[in-house]
Amino acid sequence: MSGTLYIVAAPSGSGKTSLVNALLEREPGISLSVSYTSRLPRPGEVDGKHYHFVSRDVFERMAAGGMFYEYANVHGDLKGTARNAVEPLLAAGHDVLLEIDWQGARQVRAACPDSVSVFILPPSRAELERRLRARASDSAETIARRLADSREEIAHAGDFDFIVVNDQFADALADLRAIVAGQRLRRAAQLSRHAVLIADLLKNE
Ligand SMILES: Nc1nc2c(ncn2[C@@H]2O[C@H](COP(=O)(O)OP(=O)(O)O)[C@@H](O)[C@H]2O)c(=O)[nH]1
Ligand SMILES: Nc1ncnc2c1ncn2[C@@H]1O[C@H](COP(=O)(O)OP(=O)(O)O)[C@@H](O)[C@H]1O
Repeated sequence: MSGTLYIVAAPSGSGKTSLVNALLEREPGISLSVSYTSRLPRPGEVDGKHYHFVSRDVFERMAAGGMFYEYANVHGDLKGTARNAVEPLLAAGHDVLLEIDWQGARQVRAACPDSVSVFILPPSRAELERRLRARASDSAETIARRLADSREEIAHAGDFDFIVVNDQFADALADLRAIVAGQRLRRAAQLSRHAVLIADLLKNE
C-alpha cells in the first residue's frame, strides 16, 4: 500500500515551517520534501536542507524536462517539488509531507486525490504582520509583498481538507498530530477490513 502524501500550506509568517518541523520531530516516519527554488538563500539557509537553490534557467529547464511533481511562481520566485522526492517514497509505502503554496496544492490534489491537505491560519492579520517582522531576515519590501500575497493564499483555505489556527503553538501542533493520527487510523482500519480478502486473493492454489 502506498504512503500518505500530506500537503501543508499557509500564508508566509503564519508559523508553518516551525509547526512542520515540530511535527516531524514527533512523527519521524514522515519525510519532508526539500523543494527546488530560483530564489536566493536567506542568511542561514543551507543548500540541500532548506531548499535546493538553482538558477532560474536551470529551474525552467527542469520544468520543461518534466522533473517536477508540481511547481509554481510564488512571491515572484519559482518553487517546485521534484518527482523523485515524492513518487519513489510513496510507492515504497513512506509518508511524505510537502510545504507548498495553494497553486502547488491544487496540482498535487489533481495528481494524488488521496493526499491529505492542511491549511494553517494565523490568528489575526496584526499577528501575521508581527510574526513576519519578528523574523528580521526579510527587507521591508519583502514583508510588504508577503502581506499583500497572503490575501490570495488565505482565499484558498477552503480548498483544503483541514484548517488549523496557529494561535497557541502547542494547540496547533496537537491539531496537526491529531490529523496524522486520524489518517493512520483510517488506513489501518481500511487494511484490516480487507485483510482477509487480500490474503485470500494472494493465496497460491
Ligand atoms: N508550489 C510550491 N510552493 C512552495 C514550494 N516550496 C515552498 N513553497 C511556498 O513558497 C512560499 C514562500 O516560501 P519561503 O520563501 O520559504 O518563505 P516563507 O514561507 O516566508 O518561509 C510558501 O508559501 C511555501 O509554501 C514548492 O516546492 N512548491
Ligand atoms: N504560535 C506562535 N506564536 C507566536 N509566534 C509564532 C508561533 N508560531 C510561529 N511563530 C513565530 O513566527 C515567525 C514565523 O514563523 P515561520 O515558521 O518562519 O513561518 P512560515 O514558515 O509560515 O513563514 C517565527 O519567528 C516563529 O518563531
